[in-house]
Amino acid sequence: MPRATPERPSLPAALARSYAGLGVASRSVLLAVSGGADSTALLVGTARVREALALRVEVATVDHGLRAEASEEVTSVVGLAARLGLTCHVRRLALSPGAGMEARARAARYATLEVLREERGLDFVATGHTLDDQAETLLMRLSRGAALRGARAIHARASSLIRPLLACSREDVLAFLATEEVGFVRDPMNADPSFFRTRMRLDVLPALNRAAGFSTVEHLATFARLASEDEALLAGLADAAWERLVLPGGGLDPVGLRALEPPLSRRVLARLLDTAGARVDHATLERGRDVVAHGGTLALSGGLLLKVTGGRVRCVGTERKLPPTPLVLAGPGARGDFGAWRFQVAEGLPPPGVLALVLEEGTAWPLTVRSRKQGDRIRTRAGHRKVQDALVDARVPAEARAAQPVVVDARDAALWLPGVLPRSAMSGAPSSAVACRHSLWAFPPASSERRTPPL
Ligand SMILES: Nc1ncnc2c1ncn2[C@@H]1O[C@H](COP(=O)(O)OP(=O)(O)OP(=O)(O)O)[C@@H](O)[C@H]1O
Repeated sequence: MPRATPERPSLPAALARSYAGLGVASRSVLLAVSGGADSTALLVGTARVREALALRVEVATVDHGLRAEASEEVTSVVGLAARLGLTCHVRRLALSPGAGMEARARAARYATLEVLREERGLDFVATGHTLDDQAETLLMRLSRGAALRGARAIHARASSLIRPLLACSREDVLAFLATEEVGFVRDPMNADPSFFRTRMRLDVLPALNRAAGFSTVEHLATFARLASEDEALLAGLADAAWERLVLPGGGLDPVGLRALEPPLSRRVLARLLDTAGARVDHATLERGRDVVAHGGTLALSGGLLLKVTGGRVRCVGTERKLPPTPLVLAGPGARGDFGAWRFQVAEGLPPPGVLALVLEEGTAWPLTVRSRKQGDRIRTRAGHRKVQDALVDARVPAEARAAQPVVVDARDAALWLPGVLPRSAMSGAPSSAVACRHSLWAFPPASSERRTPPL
């Protein structure tokens, strides 16, 4: 099938360009390699260009403990890394099969990789996501109702995570591995039709390409990249509009909100609903804009109402649940509850299923566990992030956000959103850093299936 563009650089050349574009040259990177085609091409291709880029490279492979064949895959990755002269770290997890297994494995894997990256003093974790992953993700999100924000799909860089293969297609990957005569493993889960992604990869995209008469992945991926830039612009304008329209004492100026163009009024209204803890979807937003324009009342999730009252657009509670009472942790040994979560300041490895944040030497005690406040920001390696944005990206449902713990120090600086950020805070995984220092353990609510961090 003819490609969308005739001229394709070699995979190592495309990788070198990505690394340079991401500002990764002369830096250090931990390659996440499963032994599948994409990450094997990432490994071999990076080994080819590392000297020219003065890149320090190490490799990590994770055995989730879920499949018998995984130990063979680990052995093959270790062997390939050794042949390429690269140090390879093996991390073994002990996950149990069952509900949400894929998401749990992904969250544990990323947390493990992040801890290892920090331990090894490396700048980035690199994964083998490709153009095809981008196209599949975009189509999946659009078909589930995403608009421009969701169409941003996979980012080439998110904090310390990079995806340098994102400009290469799966076809490029397979051609490169064939030329290099390097084998790879095939994960049976990638052929399991019970996953939407598998059906998208094996049924929908090939059918779309056949109907178009050419490979569509590059066009789809370009759309995702442009959508990302467009969304960033709109989000900035919406933030500025929010600052203009938010009134002292809460609520928004209805006259100013009505005057906004629909793309901005939707975003500003979505922020109002989200801040109040209501679920935001397309239908609710359109009905909400109707209330802003013509008056009336809209029932929202979580027992909230949207109305224009007292010269302001507000979300008012009916039987809305109050956020849990803040919990103060005075120092080592302290423990207590925040809503359905339990916290304890302890030493050593947390038990399985318990999240832990390693506490720095100079931690400003006491720590407080409270619900989020407007304007909360959390420090990440890439700078500061709005807590609000981190919760949205982590897909914590709007109605659950008031119950999401925010751990702050004595200066009210947010240190931890258990299960959300930072990704290096993790669940019972082996880490020497956790073993020898004080850490804050968070026991998640037993009944809830926690959503996983994003990539
Ligand atoms: N067992 C593993 N060990 C190390 N890295 C892995 C492992 N599994 C996956 N990866 C890394 O993650 C990338 C994506 O893998 P895959 O598409 O299978 O993940 P996923 O579970 O679908 O989730 P996501 O795509 O969001 O990471 C791989 O290219 C590789 O870099």
